[in-house]
Amino acid sequence: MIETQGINIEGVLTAALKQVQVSKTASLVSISEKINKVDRLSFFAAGKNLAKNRSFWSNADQNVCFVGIGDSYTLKAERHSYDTVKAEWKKLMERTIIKRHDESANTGPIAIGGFPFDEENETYQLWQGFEGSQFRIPEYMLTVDENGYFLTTNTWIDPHSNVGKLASVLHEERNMLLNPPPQRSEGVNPILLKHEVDPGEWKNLVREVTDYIDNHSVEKIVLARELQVELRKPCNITDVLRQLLTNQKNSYVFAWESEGACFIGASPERLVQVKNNHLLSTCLAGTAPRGKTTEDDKQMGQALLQDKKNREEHQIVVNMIRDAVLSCAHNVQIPEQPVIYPLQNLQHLYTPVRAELKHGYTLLDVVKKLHPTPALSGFPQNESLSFLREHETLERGWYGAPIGWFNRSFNGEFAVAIRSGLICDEKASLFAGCGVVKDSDPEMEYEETKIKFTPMLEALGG
Ligand SMILES: C=C(O[C@H]1C=CC=C(C(=O)O)[C@@H]1O)C(=O)O
Ligand SMILES: [Mg+2]
Repeated sequence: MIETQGINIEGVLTAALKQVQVSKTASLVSISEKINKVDRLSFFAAGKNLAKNRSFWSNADQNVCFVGIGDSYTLKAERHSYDTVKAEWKKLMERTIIKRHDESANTGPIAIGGFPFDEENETYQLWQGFEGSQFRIPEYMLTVDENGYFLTTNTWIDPHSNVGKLASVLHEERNMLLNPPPQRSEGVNPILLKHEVDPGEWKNLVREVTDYIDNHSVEKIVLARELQVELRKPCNITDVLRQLLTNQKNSYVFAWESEGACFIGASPERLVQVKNNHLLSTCLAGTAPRGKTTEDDKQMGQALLQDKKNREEHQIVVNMIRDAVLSCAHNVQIPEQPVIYPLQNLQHLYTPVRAELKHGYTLLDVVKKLHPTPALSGFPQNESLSFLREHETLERGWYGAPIGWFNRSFNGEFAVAIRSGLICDEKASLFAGCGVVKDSDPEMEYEETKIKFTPMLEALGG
């Protein structure tokens, strides 16, 4: 018999086997337990020896963190993603056997993944492996939250499974992950090349948008651009995560590997969190750099709070999110005025939105209603999306789209995947966008996007 930290895996699997022999269908078995402290980045790094796809998620307060190794199941949807993912998840949960030996709300079968920015867009070369919407339940998932450290093991069992053999493999792999060699940074991996994709054309497009806004019933369009980077050596994702976690406070830090590529970033923007029907969303739009001195910084923040163009950019987001949240929640609370949300390299206008979800709605229904907010597409949504489909040459893929997690009862959280990049070996594509309104100046918007590349550039060692 194999005992791990008080849990008898073979015993759990034997009981599960009896169940699946009666039902005659394969089941996912999800076993979670409290474990001793383990360094989350060492766990992530050790996972590379076990599986090619790893996942990482930390919330902006850094008090909920998931590190996923491998995939025991991947939910994929090309069209009508939100409804499909929701329906598939419910079906999967019906045939999942859950054994929990812990008190955390953040363990058990948890799906980690993302939706594309625009599911109408085809996925070409750049985003191979990130087609449509994809959510994975990791084979092994480390949870770090206010209650401590937890390990969830997710495995399939069918009526013919050899429980003894399965338990011994799980035991060996868990041992490896829970006793990882200490991680040290591999050191600087210098950026050899930086290539901005068509900055001149991009500024012309900003001009085109301001003209378009003058002549059409569109108030705002968010334009994004790409910065291609080449490093001396293949990128070490653990090192990038370490940099982002250390330097980008107030940001969601995420990484999602697929087919040899990794989508990674540190986003300050919450799309929505749902915790037992309490809904929390965020309006984040309007940007200024940080000042060099405290005095400077304060002044720039004050100027941002009073700047007409940035307030307009922000207000458009507040109005849309208010309407979307009102349609599925009550007791909606939104402060009248935004406040400053400070980040390492820049500051934003920030308005939180709190509400109680109406009966029958889930986190995924809210994501469907909110995405893309005017902070990422523009306003009105359909008109701005049509403009982007026609004029933006960038393949956004998962950039600017919902990335996050949800559990068996659809509690969870999504961030908007900005300040991010797609890394493949020694090459990376970084993305940054900005809200263009009628008073936008192409040069200033260009500078704004330039600062928005900084978090990822710094993390890559530039
Ligand atoms: C689209 C991005 O930022 C959005 C979020 C916050 C502020 C924004 C702005 O001020 O333009 C953007 O709407 C990005 O960072 O790529
Ligand atoms: Mg802006």
